Amino acid sequence: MVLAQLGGSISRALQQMSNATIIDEKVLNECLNEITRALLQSDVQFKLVRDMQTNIKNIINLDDLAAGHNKRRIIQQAIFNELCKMLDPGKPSFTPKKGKTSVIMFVGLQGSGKTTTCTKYAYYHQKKGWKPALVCADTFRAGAFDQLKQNATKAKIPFYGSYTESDPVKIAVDGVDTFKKDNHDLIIVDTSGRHKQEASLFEEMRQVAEATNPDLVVFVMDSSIGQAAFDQAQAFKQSVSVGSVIVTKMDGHAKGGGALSAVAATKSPVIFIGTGEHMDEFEVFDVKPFVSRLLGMGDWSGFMDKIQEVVPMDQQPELLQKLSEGNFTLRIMYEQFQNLLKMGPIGQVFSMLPGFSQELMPQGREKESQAKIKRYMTMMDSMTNEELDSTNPKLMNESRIMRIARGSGRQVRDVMEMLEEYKRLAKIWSKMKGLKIPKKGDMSALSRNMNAQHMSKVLPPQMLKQIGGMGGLQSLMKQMGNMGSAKDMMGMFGGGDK
Ligand SMILES: Nc1nc2c(ncn2[C@@H]2O[C@H](COP(=O)(O)OP(=O)(O)OP(=O)(O)O)[C@@H](O)[C@H]2O)c(=O)[nH]1
Repeated sequence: MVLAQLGGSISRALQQMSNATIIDEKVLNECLNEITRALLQSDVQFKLVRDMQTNIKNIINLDDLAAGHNKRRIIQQAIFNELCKMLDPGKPSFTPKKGKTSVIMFVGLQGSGKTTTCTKYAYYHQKKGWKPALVCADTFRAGAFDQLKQNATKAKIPFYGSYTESDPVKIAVDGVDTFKKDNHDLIIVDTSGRHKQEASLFEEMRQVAEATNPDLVVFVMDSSIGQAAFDQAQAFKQSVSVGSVIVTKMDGHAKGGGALSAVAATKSPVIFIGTGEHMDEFEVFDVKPFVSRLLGMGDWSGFMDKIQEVVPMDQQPELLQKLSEGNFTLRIMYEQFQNLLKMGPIGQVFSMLPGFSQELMPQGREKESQAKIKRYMTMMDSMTNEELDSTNPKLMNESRIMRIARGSGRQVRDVMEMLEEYKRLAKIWSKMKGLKIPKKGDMSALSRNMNAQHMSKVLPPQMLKQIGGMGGLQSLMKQMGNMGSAKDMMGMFGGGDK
């Protein structure tokens, strides 16, 4: 993840500081200098970093620290707050309302991912029941209309553009009018980009904005632009009234500090981030969970949201009931794997868990885990209903195993490995037997029933250690409050390390 390195460096600086026996001004300064260096190396603008350092120093009271309060937490909290402040301009962006027409204009340099992001934004809303439409007012880049058309067709989103008209203002106005008449509630206007900031680009943007009067102007920025981010974002803001920012390519290896700077420059919040080339690799951006993940503090709510998103509500109570009875079948494992794959890259999901920054979950491992799950699922596709629904471990005899191996084109030892994995998970789940399942699958009620004891039994030891043992887990559960369901935890094991 972009900024992962920054998160790792900050965590290390904090760790070093809390190892010191006495925290005096010198130790605190060393820690802050280390953090400053990390921020600068990640391309956060110098002035922002300096201000942040001053603010932290003003907030932290060394006497408090000396009195033996949890130093690491106090300082971590101060850094958390400052990073949040940097990313949160304090005023929310315009939010379109379903059923009421809004015009959203996208601006950004060429190659920033603007056209892709327009479609992602439309697709995201379409899935939630909106009626979006796309207007291609980019007449500068040959092929821009074709690209938008192709994306829109794939997502089944109406689009408007022209191969012959060269005036972007005219296209924008005609497109917006057409879709307003058709009662579309989200009209998205993609504008031209240029390789660099130029007067002609800004003039064109101004004219399109004046003619279409958008409710929101979204500035699209590539996360890898580095120190140039602040000036670029400011230049756009000075030409049109940018209301929010979308940062793209957050899946890459960029340092990403520019994104923090862009928010400061435009005084506009980041509303979404792009995490890949595909249409659904697009996430709502929330400051607190993001910073929490960055500092390796975890993001339970994001983790839970992801799971709630992919497991249909009506399946939840039934599944929970089965699990509480200890009936963990191969079919349940299959369904959980399906859910897990839907959640996206496993590392991304793991990075939402406390202590599991991307550094601890290297990229290579993710692909490996995902390939393993897919392999297991192919073998399970060759199983009969009886085998999938059975809770009798003796059922899987040699001849059945050989048949499954043949049917899926795998080796017998692969099938054995998959069955071992099933046994491992079934064992974990047997410990959850008897967990009180609330009626109607009320997740929050379930989480109240689940205590740290339950959790400690099912967490992989390495993870429990990361969290800080039983004590850490207890305080974490208290902090997180809404802990999510037993089934949710299951998702973690399927793709996790053994
Ligand atoms: N990895 C990754 N690639 C992305 C993301 N968003 C866009 N891209 C890719 O970035 C490249 C440029 O995206 P476009 O949407 O064509 O860029 P643009 O800003 O519209 O360019 P112009 O229309 O010329 O202004 C394409 O190859 C996209 O697939 C993202 O979040 N992650």
